[in-house]
Amino acid sequence: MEHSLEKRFPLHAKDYELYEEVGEGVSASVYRALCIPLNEIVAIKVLDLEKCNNDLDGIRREVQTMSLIGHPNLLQAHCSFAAGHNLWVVMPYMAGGSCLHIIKTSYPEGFDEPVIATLLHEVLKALVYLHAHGHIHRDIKAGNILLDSNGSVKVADFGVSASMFDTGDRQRSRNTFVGTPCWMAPEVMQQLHGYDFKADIWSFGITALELAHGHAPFSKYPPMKVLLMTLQNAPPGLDYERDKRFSKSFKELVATCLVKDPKKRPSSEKLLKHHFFKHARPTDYLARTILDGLAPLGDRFRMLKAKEADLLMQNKALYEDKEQLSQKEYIRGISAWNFNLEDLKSQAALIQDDDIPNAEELQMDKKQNNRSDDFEVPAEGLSAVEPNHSDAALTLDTEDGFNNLQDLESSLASFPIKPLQALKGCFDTCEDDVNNTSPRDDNESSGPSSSLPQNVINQNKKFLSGSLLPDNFLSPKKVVTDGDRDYLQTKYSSQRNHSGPLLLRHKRDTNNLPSVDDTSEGAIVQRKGRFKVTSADPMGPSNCNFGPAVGGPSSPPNHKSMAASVLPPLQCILQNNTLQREEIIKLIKYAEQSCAKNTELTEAGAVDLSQVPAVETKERELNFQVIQLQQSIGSLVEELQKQRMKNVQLEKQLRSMGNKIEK
Ligand SMILES: Nc1ncnc2c1ncn2[C@@H]1O[C@H](COP(=O)(O)OP(=O)(O)OP(=O)(O)O)[C@@H](O)[C@H]1O
Repeated sequence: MEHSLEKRFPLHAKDYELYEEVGEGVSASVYRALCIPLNEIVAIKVLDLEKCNNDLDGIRREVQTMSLIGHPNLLQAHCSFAAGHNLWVVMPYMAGGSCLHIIKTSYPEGFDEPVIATLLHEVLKALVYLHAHGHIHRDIKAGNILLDSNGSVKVADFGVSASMFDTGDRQRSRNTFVGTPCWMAPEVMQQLHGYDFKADIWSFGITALELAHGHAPFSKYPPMKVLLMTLQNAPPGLDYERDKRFSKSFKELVATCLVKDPKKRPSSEKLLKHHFFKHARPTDYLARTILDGLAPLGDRFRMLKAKEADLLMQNKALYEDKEQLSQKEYIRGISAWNFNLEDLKSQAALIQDDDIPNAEELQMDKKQNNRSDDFEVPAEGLSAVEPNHSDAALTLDTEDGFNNLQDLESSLASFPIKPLQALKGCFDTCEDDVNNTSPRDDNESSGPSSSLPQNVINQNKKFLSGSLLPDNFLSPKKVVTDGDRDYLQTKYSSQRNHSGPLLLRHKRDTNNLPSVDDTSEGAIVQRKGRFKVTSADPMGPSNCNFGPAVGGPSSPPNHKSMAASVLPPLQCILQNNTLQREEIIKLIKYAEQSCAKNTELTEAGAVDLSQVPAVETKERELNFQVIQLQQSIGSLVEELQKQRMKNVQLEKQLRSMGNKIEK
């Protein structure tokens, strides 16, 4: 493959002298090199074909795309050839490196707006070109935006790009799952209706946030959590306190891109006309600002690698179990994902113990409600069980950002099996896991929750209050800060704050609670933080009662009666916690038993060959169930964490009320 008309780049390794390594991706290392006959510095991406033998198609696609494209904002390969068991792709050397490198070494808090506008403008021009030529890039992110020393910007990495014309029938929607989770559009994760070039617009919006904050939203979370958060939460945006520095037009641009319904996202062409790009400057501005004074790319790369290695060493000491997910893979944003119960536990353990929402999350949660209509959970994704929350006096306030159990059920339902399939290739999902999902494929219309045992679902529905997780279920965490990202690690001390017995046991009138938030909301009698207590419904199981309403909004406040009235429901919540905890343990046991049965069946199949087809079917079914349960447990654990936090807050509130009463 040769492209340059003026220059013919040689097709033999001996004609190149490799210098230092300047980049590393999942599948390749990139070196600065000299093309000896032409006396020109180039970059050479070296792909180990033996390691990539599963993805030769991907490589072929990347090289093909790199050779066909011709736009000043796209990195075009000079040539490529095989060298031993490697493939060498020779390309222009981009001495500034990737935006991610620059952020990590010099701008951990993100770039200023004129820089962002300039970068995004160049990237968008590349996208307009790609889309007009029927390509979806599928991996737009700061790591794939390269800068030359003069500030010129090129989008790289066509490793996952796809042609919408691949099938020859001008297919407009893809049905494969590629990309990096933080930047991945919800429809790509969901895989319900395929996706098209609008997936790049979502990634473009996420990249805008990455450039603005120094990291992509959710980048500190493990991949499965990212998937869940992207699907469940409102789209991220520039709504945080620290985002005050950004213009309205920038905020609008991001919001326009990060709409969950792809149909509502603008095309790249339309986006290019957005008034935000009036702030874009000529690219030499980038050379004068962010590139000025930077160390040579090779040195920066070495420094980053050393920092990464340091972090790994620190983490190694904390991770004795070899099967723990590699922090290095988190750093890259890509995880070797073995989807099993242990992983779920590890993943859950990596989620911040307190799960106290930071300003960022609070803002996002708030937006979730405002913008949740952006995206509908598809009908087939709804739970087979009708959610019924009428028995809950403590409602999880979606207004204030809590997902309620309905969300949990629908998340289980709307997150059935496709994402798991989809993880294949992206996270090296184990082949078996993927294959085992086939029964779901065969019958997508059956309610995705249907394989979750009915009794489990029904029982779950009862419990809307907080949780007490077993001590060993989630470990406390330590946050290790690495520049722009926080990595959460387990640590081996126990500081958990479980809800304890209540000390105050008075009956009070719920209507007289001191911080009645809004009389217009009638049913809401208490609001604290992100939740509210309602008086409309009895609390959970029938043995939990609110006291009869005495007085009303106009009655003078009576702290003693208030405390008494709130105590029984709180006690009830605590009881429910215990029940919920038992429920979780049951779920785990169920999953483990299914696994054990599964193994037994496999062994039996090996002995009696006549039983093989039946055993295989059973095995698939069981595997399928186990996977679904594992997903359910993951979601339940998340929900329980939230509930536990609520309980802690309720207790605090109760204590302060107690104090008031004593005074
Ligand atoms: N032409 C180039 N000039 C300078 N640096 C480059 C060049 N191409 C790539 N790099 C650097 O090498 C890194 C890895 O390259 P690339 O993204 O192509 O590999 P990959 O295996 O496809 O990565 P991934 O799949 O993780 O995005 C880039 O992030 C960038 O920092």
